[in-house]
Parts: sequence; C-alpha cells; structure tokens
Amino acid sequence: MHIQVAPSVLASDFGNLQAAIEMINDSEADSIHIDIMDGVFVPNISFGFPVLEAIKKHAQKPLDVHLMIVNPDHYLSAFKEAGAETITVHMEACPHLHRTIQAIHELGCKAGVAINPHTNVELLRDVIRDLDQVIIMSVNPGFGGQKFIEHTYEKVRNLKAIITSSGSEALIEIDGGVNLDNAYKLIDAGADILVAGSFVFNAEDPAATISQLKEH
Ligand SMILES: O=C(CO)[C@H](O)[C@H](O)COP(=O)(O)O
Repeated sequence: MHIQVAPSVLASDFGNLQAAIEMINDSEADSIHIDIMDGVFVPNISFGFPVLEAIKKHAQKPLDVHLMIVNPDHYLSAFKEAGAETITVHMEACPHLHRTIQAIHELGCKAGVAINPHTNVELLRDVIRDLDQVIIMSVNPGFGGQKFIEHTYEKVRNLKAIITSSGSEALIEIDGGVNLDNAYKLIDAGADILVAGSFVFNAEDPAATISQLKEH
C-alpha cells in the first residue's frame, strides 16, 4: 500500500526555511503541509501569505495548505495565488461548507475538509463525494508537538467506511502527533496521508524519518 507523507513546516526552523524546503524536495515526501493559523479559530498565529510565497519559490512538491482560520472564503483566491495546490478548510469554520468546497474547486485547487477531535465523521457524509481529502485532526489544532489522541483510529475506520460505501475518492489525512508508533495502526485503519511535523523536524535525519514513515 502506498502511503503519502506530508511534512509540516510548522515544526521547521523558520530562520532557515529554505533548508527545510530543500530537505523536503530531496526526500521521499509527497507534499508540503502548510499550517495557517489566525489566532481566532485556533489560539495561535503561524504565518501568512509572504511566507507561503517564499516557500512556493523553493518548493518542488505540491503545497497542502491547511487553513485553521475563520471566514476562509474571504482568502481562498489569495491562497491559490500564493501557491496552494490543495486547500483544506475546517468544517467548524464553514457555515456553508458545500459552497466553500465548490469555490475551492472553481479556483482549480483540490479541496479538503478538516475536522477537530470533537467532530463526528458522520457530518461529512453529505459532502464526501465532493472532496479530494479529509484531514482528521489527531490533536486539538493550534500547536505542533502535542500528544496523539487514541480515539483517532476509530474515526479513521468510520470515515473509511463512509468513503467506501459512497464511492468517494477522498483521501484520509491524519494531522497531529504522528510518529512511527502510531503510523502502522493509522494506515491499517485506512489512512492515506500522514502529516508529520515535530517527529520529522526534531529527528537527527529528517529525510530518513520521512522514508521510515513511508516504509511503514
Ligand atoms: O495542524 C497542526 C497543528 O494544528 C500541525 O500540522 C500538526 O500539529 C503537526 O505537528 P506535529 O506532528 O508536531 O503534531
């Protein structure tokens, strides 16, 4: 089974971002995960368009942009302009989720929906055929380096059943606390993409750690 790995640059050394992107370019990573936090939807602020554009300048892999922001509709075209290939919005931040998904597709981007640990996967049933990916948050969003929530496995299994029974082609991405201890169980439950921040960037050899996650 081919598992994708998306290193999260949130855990990289922002003073040497170019080196982090070059490491990802030269590694077996499939995409680059970009966490945008607004200090409103989540209790933290990460970075915005100038940093995203700087990453895009060096990136040789698709940018997987995860918007942890309120009112994402206001900024979708700006994220596309800045280089996003996939745009994921939070279900909890979108009162008109179907319209938001349509708007992402109209820009020519892949569309994803992320759900917080308290959000039931059943709520995705009516939009699942419209999605390219679902991010299941396996920590409460806002910070890297948190402990993986064990209930995630059950959510992945339940979501996989919804995807299979509906004929959807959506991929399941897991974000938060991913490491070699939980990767196998996540893949076994139905995960397609693993986001890894601190586990990759705190490793002695980040590129080798990406390969290990993929080999799992
Ligand atoms: O979305 C995020 C936080 O909201 C990060 O992508 C996620 O936490 C990954 O970091 P780590 O692997 O260090 O847990």
